[in-house]
Amino acid sequence: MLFHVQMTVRLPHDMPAAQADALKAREKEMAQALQRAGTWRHLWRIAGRYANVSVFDVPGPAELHDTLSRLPLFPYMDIEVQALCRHASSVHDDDR
Ligand SMILES: O=C(O)C[C@H]1C=CC(=O)O1
Repeated sequence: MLFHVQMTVRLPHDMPAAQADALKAREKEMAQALQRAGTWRHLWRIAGRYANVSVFDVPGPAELHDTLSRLPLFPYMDIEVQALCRHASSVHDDDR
C-alpha cells in the first residue's frame, strides 16, 4: 500500500549542533536503508524548506506508523500522511 508522507523537521533551536548532526547522520543511514529495501519509494526535498515529500510502500497504516516512529528524527518532525490508490488514468502499471 502506498502512502504520501510529508515530513517537516523542527529541531529545537537550542539543540547542540553535535547532537543535531548525529541525529541527521542516523536519519540518513536509516532513510537510505529503507530506500534500498523499497519501503521508502520516493524522497524529495521541498524547495526552500526543511521538509520533504515522500512515498512509502508498506503493507498498511500500522506498518507505516511503525516505520515512521523508528526514524531518529521522528520526535522532531510534524508528519502528514495520505493513503494513495491507483488512478484510473495512470499509465504506470507499478501503481498500487
Ligand atoms: O531531511 C529531511 O527531510 C528529514 C529526513 C528525511 C530523510 C532524511 O535523511 O532526513
